[in-house]
Amino acid sequence: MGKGKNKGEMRDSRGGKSTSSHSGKSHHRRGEIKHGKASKSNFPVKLAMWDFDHCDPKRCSGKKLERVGVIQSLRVGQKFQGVVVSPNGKGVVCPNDREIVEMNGVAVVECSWARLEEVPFNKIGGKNERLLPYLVAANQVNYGRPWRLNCVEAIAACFAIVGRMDLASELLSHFSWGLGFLEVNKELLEVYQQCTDQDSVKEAEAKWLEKIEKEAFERKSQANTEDIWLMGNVNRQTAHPTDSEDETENEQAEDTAASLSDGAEPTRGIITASKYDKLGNVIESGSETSSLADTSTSDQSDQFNALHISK
Ligand SMILES: C[S@@+](CC[C@H](N)C(=O)[O-])C[C@H]1O[C@@H](n2cnc3c(N)ncnc32)[C@H](O)[C@@H]1O
Repeated sequence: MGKGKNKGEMRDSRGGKSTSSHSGKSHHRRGEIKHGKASKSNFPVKLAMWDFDHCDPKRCSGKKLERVGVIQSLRVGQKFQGVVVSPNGKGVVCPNDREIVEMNGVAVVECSWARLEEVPFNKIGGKNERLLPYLVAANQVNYGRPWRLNCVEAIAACFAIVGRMDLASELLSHFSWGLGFLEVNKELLEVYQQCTDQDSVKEAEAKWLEKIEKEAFERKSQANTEDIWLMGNVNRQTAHPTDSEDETENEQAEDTAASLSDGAEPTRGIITASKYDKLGNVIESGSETSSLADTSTSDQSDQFNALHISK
């Protein structure tokens, strides 16, 4: 365990010291004072988080949800009855989870992706721990990255998959970029909503990944074909062109450069050669090694598996 309020000695929601043996009840009473609101959260479904204070409070979506009074903090040692959306999940969120979500709520683990090994997963969680299937982040920190959602996106994704788009939108509306998450993932969320159990969600996810890999492959092949056209007549490359021919080829290259700088894919064509990952993202040279810290360029199955923390 690293630094943070959830490290043995607990702090209340205002940062004051308390003992780890204090009851959940007294903890909530402090929450009431802080927010000046009734003990009930002002959100229709119970939301909770274990907050390890790893993140910059200004950029932390969990902290913001706490500030607006829709989520409560849980202690280490406290379990949660609802769905716990967690990197420690073994199954995935599925539409069949709807009743658990509506009756008992959703919890997340507010921590840094880079410090997951410091989280005592055996002392938190509950009997309904779940991973999220493939979805893409729209938050400002990890925009475009698959699987690596922040807390509000993770909770909203859970609501969306179980068919409660109303709750997903309500929660995300506290963030300027929030509703973009539902837009970016619209088609895929609709696919998951058509599923029933965990197996059907996993199957839908596998089909989706196959589809986007195929599309990325086709884009890459198309880019290669375009490269050949952009090179002009390859049979004539060794010949010494006349002055006029030389000029024409230079003009073509300049046109291509201009169109590329005008919003076309910047790494295509004869200007630079690029590699693509399975999502069609351009892999910058020198960033080809995959790691948990950079899911955008690593193999998708590895990324998914990397979210499983072995106990
Ligand atoms: C690692 S924290 C990062 C929080 C971030 N600092 C923020 O501002 O919200 C994100 C949490 O959301 C949940 N989460 C996000 N993506 C997930 C996924 N693909 N599977 C399971 N849980 C996920 C987990 O509870 C995870 O611990």
